[in-house]
Amino acid sequence: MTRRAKIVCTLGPSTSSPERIRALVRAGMDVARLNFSHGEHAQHQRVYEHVRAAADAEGRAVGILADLQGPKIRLGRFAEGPQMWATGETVRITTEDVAGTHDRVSTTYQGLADDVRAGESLLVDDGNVALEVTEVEGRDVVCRVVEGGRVSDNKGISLPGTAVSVPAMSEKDEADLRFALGLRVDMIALSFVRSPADAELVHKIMDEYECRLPVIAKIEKPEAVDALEAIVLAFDAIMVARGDLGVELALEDVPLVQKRAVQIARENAKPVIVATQMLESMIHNFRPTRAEASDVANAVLDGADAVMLSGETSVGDYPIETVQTMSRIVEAVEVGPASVPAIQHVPRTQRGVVTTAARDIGERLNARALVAFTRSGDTVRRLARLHTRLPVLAFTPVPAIRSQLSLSWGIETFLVPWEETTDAMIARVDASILQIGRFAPGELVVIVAGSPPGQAGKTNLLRVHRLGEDTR
Ligand SMILES: Nc1ncnc2c1ncn2[C@@H]1O[C@H](COP(=O)(O)OP(=O)(O)OP(=O)(O)O)[C@@H](O)[C@H]1O
Ligand SMILES: CC(=O)C(=O)O
Ligand SMILES: [K+]
Ligand SMILES: [Mg+2]
Repeated sequence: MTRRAKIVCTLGPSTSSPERIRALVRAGMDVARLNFSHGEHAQHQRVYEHVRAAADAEGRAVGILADLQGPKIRLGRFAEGPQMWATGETVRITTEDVAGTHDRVSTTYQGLADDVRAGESLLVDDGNVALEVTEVEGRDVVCRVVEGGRVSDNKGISLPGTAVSVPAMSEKDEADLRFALGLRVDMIALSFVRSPADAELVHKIMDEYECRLPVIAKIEKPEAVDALEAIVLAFDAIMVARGDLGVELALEDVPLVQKRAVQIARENAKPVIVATQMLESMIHNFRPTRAEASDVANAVLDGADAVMLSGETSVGDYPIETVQTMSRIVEAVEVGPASVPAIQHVPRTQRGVVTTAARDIGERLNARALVAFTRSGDTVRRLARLHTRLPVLAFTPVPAIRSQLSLSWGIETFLVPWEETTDAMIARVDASILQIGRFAPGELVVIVAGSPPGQAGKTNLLRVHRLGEDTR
């Protein structure tokens, strides 16, 4: 059996060439993440085109995710490259637009000097460097370095314990979103989501383009953890963004937040990505630590749809090997005896009931696959959350849905022409499955779909079907 949990790869300087991107696709990248916290639009556009070309050349569905920076407070640029801030030194972070030096560097957040007080702590680069505010002098925040380390352009600054007043989408985020919609990416991620209402800001801009793409809420603020279920309902998917989560919250809270977030997402049939530092040591090493291998395995066992690579593939020395390694770890867990937790509620929606029944029938009859014909992808997401051992084949006439389903656990998606009638649809699915070559005439599959095919949102057909059999 092939790998079921999906792999998201952040693209960056290590993986910008057409050859590297093609190799990533071959190694198993299911979703490419364009991180709008870094890089220029022109770079993202080139990478976008390389991903589409590589996916076509390899005949694989690869989704493209645009990750918006969101209201993250960042350092500006250093005129002379990365700097070492030694413990005990004094450094200044200013809201003036200056070329950064060792002693004084700008920040993207104009309100910083107003929001912080002496004695508060600032954490740079996911907590790798810790500062304590000693005083605020006009537009400069004067800090003592408490934990020294290396700092460089655009590194993030967290203010644990300070409720900052930044808006959910900056001007840059809006411009990046418009650019990403123009590129025709497949999904958008919004960073530092604090409230379910944050989704509306993204939707409003999408509506100008008449283009509603799935929006992923990145869970990385205490406010989001507190409103988890409402955020899952308001968004189309979530990402457990453990990098910022681990500095915004106590580090030791991250593992249980991860488990709770994964389960809530699954109960609501929304895809969930577990992200950050999964194989971190592979940025510079050929092999991961055993702890990292276990982390990937445990995210799969929690029931994540996808696991994500960040620096490992964007700036790492072994991007292709990292994807291969992650893929092997996932496969090893999936063939093993351990299983993910069951869905805890009994589904009551028509789609929920029909898809659960399809799973039960398919597993008990030892069918070869569950098959869905879908226009919105929702039926398929309800099958995905069940984590059945049976292959799940999704057929859709909508190319964008095929790309979106690249994020959902265990789903293989195929494009088929639109069919007007139920009979024609079943005949089409039948022929397509036989064409794949893995299944033989006479084998059993369970089909779910809406009938007649025109009505979106109506999953009402469940059919036990022998491949090759005339259905009329
Ligand atoms: N396109 C790029 N150009 C220059 N440096 C980059 C680029 N992409 C990533 N980097 C560097 O590599 C590091 C890891 O990249 P990645 O995109 O995985 O960031 P991240 O940690 O997920 O996100 P963020 O920096 O937004 O918190 C970044 O912090 C940055 O220093
Ligand atoms: C992915 C991300 O933004 C984080 O882990 O913080
Ligand atoms: K980002
Ligand atoms: Mg983050």
